[in-house]
Amino acid sequence: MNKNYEDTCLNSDGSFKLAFKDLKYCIKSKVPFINKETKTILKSISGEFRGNELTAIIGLSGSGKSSLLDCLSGFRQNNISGTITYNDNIISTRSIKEVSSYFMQEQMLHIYLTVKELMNFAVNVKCRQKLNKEEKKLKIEGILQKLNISDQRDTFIQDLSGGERKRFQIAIELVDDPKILFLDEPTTNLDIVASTQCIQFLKDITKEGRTIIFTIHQPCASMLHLFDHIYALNNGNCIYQGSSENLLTFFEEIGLPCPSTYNPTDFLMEIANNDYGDHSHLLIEKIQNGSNLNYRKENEQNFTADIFKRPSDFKEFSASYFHQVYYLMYRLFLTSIRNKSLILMRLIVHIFFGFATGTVYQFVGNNASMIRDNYNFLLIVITAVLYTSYHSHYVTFPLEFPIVKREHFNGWYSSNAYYSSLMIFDAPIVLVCVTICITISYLMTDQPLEINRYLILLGFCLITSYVAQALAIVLTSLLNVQFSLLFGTYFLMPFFVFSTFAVFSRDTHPILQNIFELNFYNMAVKGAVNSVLGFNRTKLPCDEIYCHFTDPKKFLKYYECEADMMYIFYLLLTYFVICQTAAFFLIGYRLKYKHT
Ligand SMILES: Nc1ncnc2c1ncn2[C@@H]1O[C@H](COP(=O)(O)OP(=O)(O)OP(=O)(O)O)[C@@H](O)[C@H]1O
Repeated sequence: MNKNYEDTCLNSDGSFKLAFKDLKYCIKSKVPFINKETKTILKSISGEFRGNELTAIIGLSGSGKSSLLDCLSGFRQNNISGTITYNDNIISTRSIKEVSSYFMQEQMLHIYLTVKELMNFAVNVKCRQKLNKEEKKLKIEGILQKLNISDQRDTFIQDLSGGERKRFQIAIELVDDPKILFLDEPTTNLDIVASTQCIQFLKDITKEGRTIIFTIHQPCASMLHLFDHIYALNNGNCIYQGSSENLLTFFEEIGLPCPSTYNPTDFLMEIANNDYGDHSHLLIEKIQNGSNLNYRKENEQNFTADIFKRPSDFKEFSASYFHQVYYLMYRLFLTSIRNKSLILMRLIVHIFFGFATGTVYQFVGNNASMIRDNYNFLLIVITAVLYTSYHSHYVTFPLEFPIVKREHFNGWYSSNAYYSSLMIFDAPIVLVCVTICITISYLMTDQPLEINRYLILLGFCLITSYVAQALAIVLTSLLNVQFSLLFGTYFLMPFFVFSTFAVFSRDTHPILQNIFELNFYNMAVKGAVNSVLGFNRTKLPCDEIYCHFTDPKKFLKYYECEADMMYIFYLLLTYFVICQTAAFFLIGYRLKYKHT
């Protein structure tokens, strides 16, 4: 029998309590040497959230709401102290991560996909149940209908309205039925009606046995009745936790009664903002920084639910590595055909470059009087393929990072699968672009029509491109967008400085000469020059009275291009393997430990 959305929803089999005690979260300054201060964001707060409840974390901007969600969801793991318990037993945030999804504040999406395509991708990589095609379709339809966006199933994500986009973002986190859903500001940028609808929807899904914990700046009065529990923060301290109904009693007990016409949460925020004098300490003391549970809704419950029960065949990622790579590549394919500009630009740049160099260096390939121009041509070809490959990666990966970070954190796919899909998808693009460019310029510059020489040159250009591609990923995995854009070009400078293009190594200090020998760029240029002038090339015709370098061997010697081709090949191969391996591990490191 087919399972539909309702069938796949969770049963509220008892409740649970997720509590935290003395939770402290500090941040060390990111400005080294100048600012050594440590900032305490969450100041030993306690609290208790219950299963199947809609909990709103409220507070003024900068009060620590997102930080609390980050700590509870396991998104942040360092510089945190205190305990988190589940039904009074200590648990790790890693366990919470396995049963939860995190909707982040600035959630980016692949805007060139339709709602259905991204839902399909999410179901294929994320869903733990084994569903057939029909069941997947039903599941997607069910979720879209529930969120009232089924009419938009074929709309591109970039064309969704703000409210639809928010609902869609919630929809994709629901496909694997997370038992706990953390949402950071799901109502930002929505008007009151859309915000209330969104909260109403969240309330509805708690009834299916889900636990929703979300942050909101200042809820409007009409949505307060929907909250089962409110947790209020101010400047890293808890100033209230309990039901919205009990807020009024709370105010009376601290001697600050709320005017009857006021929204109680607005009043709470005004007190927190010291609009009536400095009373924050009163609130913190009364609520014991979150330990006082007296203002909770009175509901006697048995905390018996075990949401952490793992199936015996539990895996960190529900899809296999090959399936993850396959679906990621399919998504890359869809985004590339929709947004052709990047691939088209790469192709156009290579074709243009092929014709441009072919025109400028026309006929330099078989003329002794222009042998130095031929050297320059090969140098420029290697430099160009290195740059185009390098740039196309150090711009795209940092821009995509927030999406990949969120999806990886929510257990959609591993960093290995992501990296593999990126490389496998890009390899043929590099191959086609470089081949077109080299073929055009090779023919136009009158190089020897020998297939071996052509293939060796192409080989050196390709391996240079792949090394450059990995270098770009190494750089962008280490640095954030701004720094990688800033240092991207400078990062390659040392490779140019230690090359015979800048200075003959024989004119430098003997120690520096070793660096020339280990420089992949220098070696790639040597390899390219040898591919057309080496391998016992016969003397070149001279169309002037005197040509100094009619013998290519003499030229290679003078320009320090004599080289052991196997050494060059293995050196480039070593660079390729080291850079790709480093990029592979650094992407994993960045996805795990870095947030920007
Ligand atoms: N990486 C960081 N470095 C320095 N300070 C930080 C960092 N992350 C957060 N903070 C500070 O911690 C405090 C709490 O931030 P947080 O994002 O949790 O607040 P918030 O209540 O969610 O705010 P908003 O509602 O505006 O998103 C803020 O003062 C913020 O400047």
